[in-house]
Amino acid sequence: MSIVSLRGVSKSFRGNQLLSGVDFDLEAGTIQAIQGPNGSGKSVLLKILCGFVRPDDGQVRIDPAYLSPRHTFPQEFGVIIDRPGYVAAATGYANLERLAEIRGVIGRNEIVGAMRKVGLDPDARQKVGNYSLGMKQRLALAQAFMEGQRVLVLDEPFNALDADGVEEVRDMLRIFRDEGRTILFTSHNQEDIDALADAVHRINRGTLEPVRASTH
Ligand SMILES: Nc1ncnc2c1ncn2[C@@H]1O[C@H](COP(=O)(O)OP(=O)(O)OP(=O)(O)O)[C@@H](O)[C@H]1O
Repeated sequence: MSIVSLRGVSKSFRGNQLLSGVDFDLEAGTIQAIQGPNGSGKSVLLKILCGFVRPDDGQVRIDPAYLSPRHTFPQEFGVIIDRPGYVAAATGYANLERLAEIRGVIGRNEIVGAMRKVGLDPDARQKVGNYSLGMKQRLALAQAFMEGQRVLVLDEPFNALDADGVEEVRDMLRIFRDEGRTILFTSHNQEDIDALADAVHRINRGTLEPVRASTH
């Protein structure tokens, strides 16, 4: 059974048809990529997949094993879609600590470990308001995986990273995949997609087309 299955999903905003009859299966243990031009609906598709936005038509089925006990939230998904609202006047560590308190499943060790993995110093006194774009991106990534969820849903995870940062994040995501986690990401960058994705899908005028099937 796939983790998420979409069947015939359609969505429009103010009469503008964004997605039309989209079928998609997120298979466990793979890295899957969604590509498409600006404004084609990649972020909206990710939000529908996570159950955050309702489609106008069609079905979204998330394997209950990945949902919270009351089935209201995909608690096994670490999600970055749109940049989270960080507190500019607080440090990176303080921001992650505040977010970790929401679920209360991890403590200092996990936060420190996640920050170190993305190349941020958990003890740095620098405030997030003074972070570069690349540092904010790293912080968002640390947030996405600090709780050890089995699925990562990442909208443009390579944006604003320099070449070394891109390499580090690619390596990190491969390690997660090899640990058995599942990753779905969007990207404008063909190189990131070619380097990483087991399967590639493209949004083309509202429909989702397979570009490359899963080989993993
Ligand atoms: N809640 C909303 N209300 C109205 N319009 C919306 C809403 N969410 C998304 N849209 C519109 O849907 C279109 C697709 O947006 P989306 O962010 O999914 O595109 P994208 O493919 O991720 O683009 P990009 O590559 O630029 O991030 C945009 O024109 C956006 O303005």
